[in-house]
Order: sequence, then structure tokens, then C-alpha cells
Amino acid sequence: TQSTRPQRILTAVQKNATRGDPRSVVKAIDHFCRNKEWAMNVGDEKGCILDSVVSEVNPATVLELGTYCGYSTVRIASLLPPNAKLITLEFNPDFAAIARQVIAWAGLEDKVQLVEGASGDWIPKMKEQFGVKTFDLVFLDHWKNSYLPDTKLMEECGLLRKGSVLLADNVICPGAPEYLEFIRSSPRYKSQYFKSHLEYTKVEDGLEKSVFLGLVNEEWT
Ligand SMILES: Nc1ncnc2c1ncn2[C@@H]1O[C@H](/C=C/CNC(=O)c2cc([N+](=O)[O-])cc(O)c2O)[C@@H](O)[C@H]1O
Ligand SMILES: [Mg+2]
Repeated sequence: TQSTRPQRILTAVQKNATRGDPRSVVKAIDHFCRNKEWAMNVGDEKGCILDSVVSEVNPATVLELGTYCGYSTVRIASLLPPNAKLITLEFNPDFAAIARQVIAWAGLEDKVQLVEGASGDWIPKMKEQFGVKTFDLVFLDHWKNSYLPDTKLMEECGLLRKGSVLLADNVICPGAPEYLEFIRSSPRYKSQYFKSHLEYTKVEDGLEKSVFLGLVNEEWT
């Protein structure tokens, strides 16, 4: 039977990357997607921005929305301090199965909890199911029109604390206009745009980094 693109990405990892070496897994996927088949990984250029934000935040708890093949999961998890936890949500079982193997090849299973299911269902259960109080960092890279409702849901569920950082991929291409409009105009966030390019292309894209400021006073006036 015909293989799927995620299966071909996993094969490229198994053929070209060294087990237990996350950087070689990232390199193998980037090489495959730049030279053989484009795929919607955050990629090497925006990946460097992701790396710098992860290093700056040095998070103990991370939530990733949209695992896909696990490319950004591996990038983030490889930079986490010991005992830090990354929970990544993926509702497509085929993608989840591939991502588990990519994460295992990188030797990062102990730092990553891949949860198969929809963000809307699982965000409200984070505290009771995983003992998470709040997330230090959230990476949004799932369906673009889910960024805003899921951000509001995380707020309502008390999963963000003063200083929590949201990092959103693709705010230009494919774009997340409602999310961008909300987050840039809300007094509860301090946002910064990191201009870059759509993975493996020359098309403009970028990441929006937003720091949650907590419930600010004027909301009570
Ligand atoms: N509510 C939810 N809960 C859990 N998992 C969910 C979910 N919604 C979507 N997902 C999963 O997240 C991934 C979707 C990514 C959409 N990205 C994109 O559509 C995308 C497109 C381009 N592009 O077209 O150039 C470039 C990019 O960097 C992109 O991220 C898929 O693996 C999908 O199964
Ligand atoms: Mg993306």
C-alpha cells in the first residue's frame, strides 16, 4: 500500500538520524522536507526562533497544540531542563503513531507525554489528569482557527499564570487573523512578532510571542 508523508518522514529519520540524538533527528527531517517533500513542520529557520524562546523561558511545563510528526516536539524537548515535562496534543491517530516513533528515535520519551485527542477536550482536564498547575510555555501549531478559542479556554481553566508565554506559529501564513487581532489588542498580553519565512520556502511567515500578564486591574473598573 502507498505510504503516507508522515510515514516517509519517519523512514527518513530511521535511515539518516542517530538514535538518541535529537539534533540529528531534526536535521534529517529538515533535509527530507527541503529536498524531497515539503511538510508543515515549523522548520529550521522558525525553529531557531522557537529554540531561543524555549531557552529564554527555560520552562518546567510546556504544552504543544498539534504534534503532527513530532518535529517541534523534539526541538523543544531537547532543550528542556531535567524533570521538565512537555505535553503535546494530537488528535489524528496516524500522526500520533508516527510522532511517538520520531520522539522515541530522538530518545526523548521520558520528557514528552503525547496525548491522543482534541485540545478542546483535553485542556479542561490538564490539572486533574496530569497534575499540571499552569504552563510556563505553550506552542500553538494546530488548526489556525483553533488558536483563539483554545487560548480563551486555557485562560478559563486557569492554566496560564503571570509570565506564561504563548508562542504561535503561522500567524502570517496560513495566518491566524482572529488570534492575532485578539492577542495584540488585549491588555492581558504583551506581544512581539518574530518575522521569518514559511518553512522551507521564501514566503513570509512568523511567530507571535505573547506573555500573559494576568488579569489586569482595569477589567474590574
Ligand atoms: N484541536 C486539535 N487538537 C489536537 N490536534 C489537533 C487539533 N487541531 C489540529 N490538530 C493536529 O495538529 C496538526 C495541524 C496543524 C495545522 N497546521 C497547518 O495547517 C499549517 C499549514 C502550513 N501551510 O499550509 O503552509 C504551514 C504550517 O506551519 C502549519 O502549521 C495536525 O497534526 C492535526 O491533526
Ligand atoms: Mg506550523
